[in-house]
Amino acid sequence: MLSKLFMFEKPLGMRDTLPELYETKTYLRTEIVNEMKRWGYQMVETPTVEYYDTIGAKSAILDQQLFKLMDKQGYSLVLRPDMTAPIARLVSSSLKQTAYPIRLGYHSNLFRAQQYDGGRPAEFEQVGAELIGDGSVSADAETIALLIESLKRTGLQQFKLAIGHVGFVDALLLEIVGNKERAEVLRRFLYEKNYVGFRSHVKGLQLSSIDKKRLFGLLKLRGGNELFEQALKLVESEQGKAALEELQELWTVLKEYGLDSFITMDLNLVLHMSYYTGTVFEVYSQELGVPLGSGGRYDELLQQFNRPAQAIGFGIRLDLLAEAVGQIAPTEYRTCVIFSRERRAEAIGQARQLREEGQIVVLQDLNGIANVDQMSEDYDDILYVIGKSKQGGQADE
Ligand SMILES: N[C@@H](Cc1c[nH]c[nH+]1)C(=O)O
Repeated sequence: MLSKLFMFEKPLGMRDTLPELYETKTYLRTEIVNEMKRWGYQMVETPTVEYYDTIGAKSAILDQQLFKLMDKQGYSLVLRPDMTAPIARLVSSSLKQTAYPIRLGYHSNLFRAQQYDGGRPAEFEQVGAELIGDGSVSADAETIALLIESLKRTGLQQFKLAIGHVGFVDALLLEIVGNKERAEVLRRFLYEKNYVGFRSHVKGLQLSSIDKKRLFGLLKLRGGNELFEQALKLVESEQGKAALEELQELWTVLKEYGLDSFITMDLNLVLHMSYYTGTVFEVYSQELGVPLGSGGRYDELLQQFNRPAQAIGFGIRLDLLAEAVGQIAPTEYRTCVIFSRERRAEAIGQARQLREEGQIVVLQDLNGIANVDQMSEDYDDILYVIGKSKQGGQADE
């Protein structure tokens, strides 16, 4: 049975948004969406609830993190944990006739169930963009440049984008450890950023000391474009070398955008999304220890919806961005018109006029408040429309 206390609690990971944070989020969202629109991205919405088989299973979010429910027909549904899979569905159905490349943007609440009360939200808003049907390095650069320019618009001061490549990590691990299962164990350490675990696991492997050195070398591949030379020495396979060439070209294009100062290379970067196939990236700000946005290339997801295409995109966590920038929404000037009943009509007219001029006006009956002084403290300006009506309907001060 639910206790009274429990009734006032929220489910694990669910949060209220109070007015100040609401305004900050609105401001940040608007800045990012406007920037995406200027780049020609068109905004879309998809349903909050999707079929488990269509979206839940393809979203690359662990099954235990999905909120599952059932519809009246008995079908399994999920609260969308990600927007990339719903957009892949949309592009393959309603937008089937639209030619590639397609540029879409969104801001949506996503749901990922939490196991423990670790302070992580189970519902959060993501603002993102997807560029579908273009496999070029220029598309990778456009996506990353759009992400950086969007964040610059929000006023976020100090941030960096770490860029890696799934193809490089996979190729290197596979050519050293020999099979996918063993590579997967190492990949997991990288995904968890557990470098101590990675090292001790490598030490225990039956490998030559040269190969162990190569694996330790992978951990050092973070920095500027001087890394490429070191990385080329580590990898032997064509796939690994091709990935590095792609990254090198990407670096050149981002330089052409004038954005290379925002970039670092992180060649052991592995993201949780299992659909990534190429370039991947994460955004870090000085203020937070966790990435506030991420994305990457997913060239094999669309074919699961029968409309194959190469694609790349990103998502920015609005809650984390708000935390990083602090409360930056400009505070609004608020007026309160306090009226007595006999002058109510006059007060309504006055409030309407001020609102038409763009002001924020609260209209308050004097009889409805217990403490006028306390109420007055919450406003920048108070207009009293009380007592006997004056000629011309001017408010008393
Ligand atoms: N859907 C990814 C972000 C992304 C968008 N496009 C590609 N990746 C996420 O939720 O982390």
